[in-house]
Amino acid sequence: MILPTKKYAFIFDMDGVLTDNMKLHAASWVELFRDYGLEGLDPERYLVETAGMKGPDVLRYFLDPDISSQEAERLTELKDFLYRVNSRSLIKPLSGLHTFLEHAGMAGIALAVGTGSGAKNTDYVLGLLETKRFFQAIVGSHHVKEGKPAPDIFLRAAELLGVEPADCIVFEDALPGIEAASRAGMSCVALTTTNSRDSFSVCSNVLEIIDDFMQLDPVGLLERLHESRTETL
Ligand SMILES: O=P(O)(O)OC[C@H]1O[C@@H](O)[C@H](O)[C@@H](O)[C@@H]1O
Repeated sequence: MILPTKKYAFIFDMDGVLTDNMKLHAASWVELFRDYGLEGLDPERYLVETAGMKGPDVLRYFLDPDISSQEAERLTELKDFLYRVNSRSLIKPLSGLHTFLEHAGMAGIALAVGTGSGAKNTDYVLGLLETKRFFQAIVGSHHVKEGKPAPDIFLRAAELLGVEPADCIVFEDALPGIEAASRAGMSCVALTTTNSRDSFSVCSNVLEIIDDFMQLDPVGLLERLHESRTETL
């Protein structure tokens, strides 16, 4: 393995990237909406249009743009509780994840999580996946004012790692997350857990599209980042 001499970072979105769990979030949102007499939240629309956004922003998007912050937080808590109860036995690492993280760490690449989840869900998922030890920074929606598609989560992660945004690669499954990376000046690896391969064709900052981490080489990915810069010169 040829080690990079400059400092680079990989920033991992959590839900839908470290684990294939976004459909479980979608099912919990559908149940929450139904409990409030609102039949018909389309889980596919949630996944395509709002995956990765803060819970209160999902409620503003589908339910009521003027919902109070207090009510939005309360409903998000209810949905997240339901999600945790229903998902505990189903949260598994994506294939090849641990090996990829180990190899990236050994190559000297700084590693962080940048998630739209709040503190409790972040702790829950990273704990079940046994991945906390790999990350030098973990940034969630509770650490920033604006969630995805704003760039704040990824910029904060880069700042904590001390790496320039242009030298960070974000791993994302959600379109609002890929937009957040683009607004942060970062390239992406897109995962096909939540959206189809085709839906990423419009995203100019996507370097690679992958189904899981099995075939991915961390140093090869940095080379791909360099190639993409040369292509755009
Ligand atoms: O940014 P990530 O890790 O994909 O976060 C996904 C988040 O997506 C949001 O839409 C959900 O409401 C959250 O509950 C979920 O955690």
